[in-house]
Amino acid sequence: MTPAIAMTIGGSDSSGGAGIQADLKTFTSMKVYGCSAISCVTAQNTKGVSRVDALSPEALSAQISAVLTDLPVAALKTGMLLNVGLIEATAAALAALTIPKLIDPVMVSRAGSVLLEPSAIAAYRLLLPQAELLTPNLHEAQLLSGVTIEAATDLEGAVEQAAQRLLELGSAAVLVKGGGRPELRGRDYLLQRHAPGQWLSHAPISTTHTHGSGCTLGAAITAQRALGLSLQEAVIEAKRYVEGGLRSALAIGAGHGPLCHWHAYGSVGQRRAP
Ligand SMILES: Nc1ncnc2c1ncn2[C@@H]1O[C@H](COP(=O)(O)OP(=O)(O)O)[C@@H](O)[C@H]1O
Ligand SMILES: Cc1ncc(COP(=O)(O)OP(=O)(O)O)c(N)n1
Repeated sequence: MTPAIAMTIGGSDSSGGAGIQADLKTFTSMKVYGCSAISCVTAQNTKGVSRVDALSPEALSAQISAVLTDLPVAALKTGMLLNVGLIEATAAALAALTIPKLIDPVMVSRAGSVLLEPSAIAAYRLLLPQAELLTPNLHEAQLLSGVTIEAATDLEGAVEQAAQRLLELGSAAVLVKGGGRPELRGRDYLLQRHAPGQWLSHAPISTTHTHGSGCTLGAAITAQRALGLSLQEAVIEAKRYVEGGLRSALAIGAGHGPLCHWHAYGSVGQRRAP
């Protein structure tokens, strides 16, 4: 059996709900073989992040190289990259690779923990031209685009304007995630080059247990791209997976628990011939 293979490059979350752990759980539940390269290790639980230790850029590059020189990775995603050196190492290691790449520009967790050094925001511009899909949340979209979203009176209009600006930074498509605001929960805006933008929506889910929802969405899109779905099909399928995970979210820990990665899920994703 030769499974589809997906890779994640990002940080470890000791509580298991976000980061590399969430990505690998998502890949597995979609029957995609998962491999990883770790940028940093967080001491984290459902209440927040208490410590972050970065690996060296050389250690990250070596992991990426070890995987890519051996395994036929069909799609990959990046998550928490923490600092300029790790972003630069990732951009260099992936530059010649033509598979679908999803860039999740992780900056701050919903609980308010800082996951990217402020001086590193500009460095993302190096990585964005390589992206098939950029997946910022509202806060990240505002910081990367310069468009005011969080204080906007016309929230949807601001999101659409920010997505347009973000495309100009070089990614082929942008998905702005709406989970950070009650009015937009479950609603994400997809804008692809040369196509009209579209709001993709499911009902908002009343839960505080949303830890890892952004990572899980990105990993599910990556898995579905590895299985051969088109980008739009992959986003729709990934949203279906996250919706189910949030409906069965796990009330564990004293803070924001994780969504459930093993909820009953029937994937439409079939491996397609390359
Ligand atoms: N309470 C909720 N109800 C429905 N969907 C949600 C809810 N919270 C988050 N989502 C969805 O989860 C995904 C991740 O979004 P978001 O939480 O904004 O990302 P991040 O975790 O990167 O901040 C998006 O598809 C968003 O619409
Ligand atoms: C190690 C690590 N990577 C990414 C995140 C952010 O996860 P996300 O899915 O955006 O969910 P919240 O943390 O906002 O709930 C993280 N926390 N840790």
